[in-house]
Amino acid sequence: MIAIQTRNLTKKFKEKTAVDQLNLSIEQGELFSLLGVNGAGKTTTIKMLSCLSKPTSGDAVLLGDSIAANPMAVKQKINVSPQETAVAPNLTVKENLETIAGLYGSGRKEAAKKTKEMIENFELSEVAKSKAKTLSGGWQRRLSIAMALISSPQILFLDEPTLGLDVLARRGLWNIIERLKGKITIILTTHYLEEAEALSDRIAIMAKGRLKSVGTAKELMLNTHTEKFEDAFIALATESEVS
Ligand SMILES: Nc1ncnc2c1ncn2[C@@H]1O[C@H](COP(=O)(O)OP(=O)(O)OP(=O)(O)O)[C@@H](O)[C@H]1O
Repeated sequence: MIAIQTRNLTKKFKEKTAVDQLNLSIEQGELFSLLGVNGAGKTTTIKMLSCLSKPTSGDAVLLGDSIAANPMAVKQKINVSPQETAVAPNLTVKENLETIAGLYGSGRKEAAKKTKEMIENFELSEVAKSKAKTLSGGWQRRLSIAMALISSPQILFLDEPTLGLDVLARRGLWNIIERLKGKITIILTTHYLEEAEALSDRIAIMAKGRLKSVGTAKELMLNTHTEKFEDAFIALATESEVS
């Protein structure tokens, strides 16, 4: 079943076209990565798909609901772990989770139960009582993903989940993301090519707001006659014409 179908999805900021007639089809349960150099249009795409920004034209249908016609229905099925961390600095890890569960409609008991589950699943117990502002970047990002999942979304957007993390924290998050694979649909953006290659079912490469190519890492290498994914990325992300 299709989780996300975009139809000529376009976003313009005055004369600047940030996303240009994007047509993408993403299967339910897929881990789908959006790659591209700075300014390619990845974050703008995620913002439109998560109903934080309205398309200038075109549409996207997420699990049967249109972002243009029915953004409220879409919002109930999705969640985002954004680039800028979403945690409240003065609340503890536990309080952050309970607050978000409450915001999504859980009563006290239910929020406490969901928080306990998240703390276990995300191995957050050693920091559960620490204020978020005292956590390292890796722990904060882990908390941010747990917060995004506490509403049990069917689609999760992860915008640069491992940006600035050291190699151990990054591998820790990879394990967490790998455990989610197949259970929910995940759209991931990253500048770390090895991350996209290791985690993704399929990868889309964008350049100047346009979709350049979609496929598995292997397919993208085959299509560009390259042996390293980085070379395939460079070939596709820097091509001037749409392929
Ligand atoms: N609010 C805005 N107003 C004007 N231009 C914008 C706005 N948001 C994004 N843009 C422009 O749209 C283009 C796409 O930006 P976007 O942030 O989507 O790219 P990106 O692929 O996510 O880049 P990065 O890898 O740097 O995060 C860029 O040229 C950017 O300057």
